Amino acid sequence: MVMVKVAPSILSADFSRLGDEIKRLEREGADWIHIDVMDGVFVPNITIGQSVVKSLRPFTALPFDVHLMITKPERYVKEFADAGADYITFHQEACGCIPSVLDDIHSFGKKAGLSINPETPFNTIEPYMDKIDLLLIMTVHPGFGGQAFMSECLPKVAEARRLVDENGYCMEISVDGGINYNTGKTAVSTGASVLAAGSAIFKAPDMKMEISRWHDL
Ligand SMILES: O=C(CO)[C@@H](O)[C@H](O)COP(=O)(O)O
Repeated sequence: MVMVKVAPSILSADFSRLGDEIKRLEREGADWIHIDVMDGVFVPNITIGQSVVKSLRPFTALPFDVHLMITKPERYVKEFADAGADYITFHQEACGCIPSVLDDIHSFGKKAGLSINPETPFNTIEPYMDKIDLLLIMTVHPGFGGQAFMSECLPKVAEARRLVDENGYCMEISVDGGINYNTGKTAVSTGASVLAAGSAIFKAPDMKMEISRWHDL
């Protein structure tokens, strides 16, 4: 059995000391650092850009799982690759040239991820399943932390897992939004291999213990 990866979202971190927060996540057992990049257009919130990602890179060797919630992500692949992203994930809904963006990400030696919003049907990303390294299934409407998990997104997780297992695709299935121990457990039993979570990790009374029990899901 493969261990679940825990990818804490620094959207819930203290932005005045992000470097320390990242070092803390590494100490407490995180597998990846999930970085939410929002442009105020694709989603109604603005967060961080490539220069912040670059300035955080020296704080850890953990993979940076950069989730681009921006329109026309093709404009910024090189910037985030140069900034030190390991996974660059963009949205199906934000991009009219998915195959070329996937190629672009791979050409920089990075892992390519594709994400879908709760209302987006699974069949819109199905043609790319053999070309992606990560499928990020949103389990809230993107833009903000602290929202409630949308269980209606779980059939997409199940469908993705079925296709991965049947075809032997080498990719991670991540869920993002409203993930806590209980919703994470449901998502993992449905087929997720990565749990991206902000509130539940940063608000946990004992972050190390919380991450550790998620590893056992
Ligand atoms: O991408 C997003 C929100 O758009 C997420 O990564 C949030 O950061 C998750 O926060 P919680 O729902 O876990 O608080």
